[in-house]
Amino acid sequence: MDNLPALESFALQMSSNPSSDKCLSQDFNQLIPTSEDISYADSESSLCLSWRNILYQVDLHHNEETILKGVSGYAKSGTLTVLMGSSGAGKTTLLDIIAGRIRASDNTKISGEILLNGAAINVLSRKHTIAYVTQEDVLLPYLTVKESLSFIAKLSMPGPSEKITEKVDQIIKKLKLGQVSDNLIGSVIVKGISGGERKRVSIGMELISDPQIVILDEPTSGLDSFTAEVLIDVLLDLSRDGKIVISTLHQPSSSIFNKIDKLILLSNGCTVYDGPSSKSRKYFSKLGFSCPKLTNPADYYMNLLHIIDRKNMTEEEKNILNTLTSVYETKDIIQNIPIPSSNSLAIKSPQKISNFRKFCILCDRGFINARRNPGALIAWLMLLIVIWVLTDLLFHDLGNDFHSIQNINGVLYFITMNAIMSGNAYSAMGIPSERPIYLKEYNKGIYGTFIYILAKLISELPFHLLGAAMTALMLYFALDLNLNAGKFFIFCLIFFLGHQMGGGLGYIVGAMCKTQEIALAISQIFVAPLNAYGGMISMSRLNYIFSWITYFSPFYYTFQAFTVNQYTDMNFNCDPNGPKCDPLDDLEFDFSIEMCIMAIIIYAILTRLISLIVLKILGAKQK
Ligand SMILES: Nc1ncnc2c1ncn2[C@@H]1O[C@H](COP(=O)(O)OP(=O)(O)OP(=O)(O)O)[C@@H](O)[C@H]1O
Repeated sequence: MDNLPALESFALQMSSNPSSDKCLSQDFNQLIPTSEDISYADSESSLCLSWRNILYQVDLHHNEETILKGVSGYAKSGTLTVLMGSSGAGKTTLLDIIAGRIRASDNTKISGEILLNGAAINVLSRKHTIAYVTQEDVLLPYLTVKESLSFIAKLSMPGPSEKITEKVDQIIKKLKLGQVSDNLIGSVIVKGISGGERKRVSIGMELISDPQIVILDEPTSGLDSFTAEVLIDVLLDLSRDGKIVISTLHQPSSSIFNKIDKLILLSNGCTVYDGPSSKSRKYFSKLGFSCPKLTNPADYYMNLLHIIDRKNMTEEEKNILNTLTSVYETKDIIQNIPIPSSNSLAIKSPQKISNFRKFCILCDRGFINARRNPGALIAWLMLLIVIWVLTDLLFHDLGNDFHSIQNINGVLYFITMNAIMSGNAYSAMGIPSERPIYLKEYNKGIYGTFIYILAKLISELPFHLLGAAMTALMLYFALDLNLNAGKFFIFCLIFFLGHQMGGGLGYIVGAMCKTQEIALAISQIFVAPLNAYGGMISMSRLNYIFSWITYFSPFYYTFQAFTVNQYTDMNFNCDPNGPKCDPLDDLEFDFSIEMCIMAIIIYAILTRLISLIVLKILGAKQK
């Protein structure tokens, strides 16, 4: 690096180890910009969020690593504060701690203070005061921009619908989303709004609750420089409205860099600069790190602070870090943290909305999202066609002699598998795609797990009912099964309930998995033994050990219900010269149709309750 000779005089004075747990300091504090260097939009009503001596340590396989080494700083309202630093410097960790998203655990230690206008704010208050826009956009793909904002507004704001519409319109206008307000958010399957617009919707979702502090983790990542600049303008507008806006940025263009009010630079868990971005060039130049005239200062700082391997730093990296951390005086920054009048400070608690209203809103939102999901609809229709062709070709006209019994059993088991597996796959894939949204809204206290699961179940019910009725209708008549209105109705009911049983298992697996791919793979592993013990195949080896699995198998109850429904009051000519035979005798099933249906309903409810517990534990872990 070009700056190495300039470092030599500093390097001689350095005796400390840069990877130690404290940010170093020596007597160079005349170089450090103070809070007076920054002018604020409205000093009377301003807010100041500060963090003091934040230390974050993680225990990695009995090796304690210090990620943040006692960093301090502040951000004021009316000012866009940007956090920059090399990859792994601790930017996201610092923002997470400020927002109360990370807490101390068995293998992590956190110490330090988070203050708002000089008064400590606890984790709970921070959650209600601070809006956090994560790097990944957590949005439902099949809602429009306006619907996404309206639903979150309805879930978080009590009051008449006019007030809610007014608020949503205001946010759409502020975020310049008017042109796309009726466009879908989109997904990999359906084309939606652009990345920059999606990020603005994510910001809008957070603004609904009117937070005083907005924190953003790399909001411009993946955006081109023009779109990134539009987003930065939005953040500047928000700060000028009197909000504290803190954002990490990876590689801002020079025109974005020039718009930043306050710059905080982190390196290896230490603050190396905290002051106006406009004065950073001069500051670094005084230390011997002159940013060439035509170079973007952001690029220059990123290169300067880059550390390839924190554990094996090169001599050059150590020297640069030593120099910067030695000069930077944390205690001066702490002393200079402004404490504005606390008149404008009001820590809001979430507004109360009845659980019934939340349930109705979630049902409505879930219904719209499910209705517009073309992937699920196409998959379901294709499955229907394949099953119909297969059953009509292979099993049509089953007859009523000895051989027909085997065929009917086979086809009933095939239908059982279809009902359960389709329900299982649908739910196992549906939950992971919504999991981030559930976790985000649950952690904000917008609704509880029970309401979420119940609303999900109810909003999907019409599609399951319709799908089950169509499949059952097609299968029943393609196969010429027991032609009796009552039996047909029970057949449809069993098919629907079997689908719900599979769905219940899918809920559990989906709740445990982060991605749809993992959920689908795990659900197959989960379902395979249950399928083997479904009652169709008689197990001989090791049956004495594993026979209990039968009672946990949804296939067992559904298949039994189908066969009892089909064969009751039906006789077969097993032996043309002998007496009529009852196929149920061979199957050795001992449940009546009512008992089977009851067992299926209990199973479907219990599995959903288990998934509810899993989601609750997951939510509690992240609180
Ligand atoms: N709980 C944890 N366990 C182990 N390591 C952790 C933990 N939390 C953070 N780290 C490590 O701390 C370092 C800082 O992480 P952080 O995500 O804050 O970096 P960053 O500055 O935001 O980087 P980037 O710009 O690449 O996102 C990383 O090396 C990360 O692996």
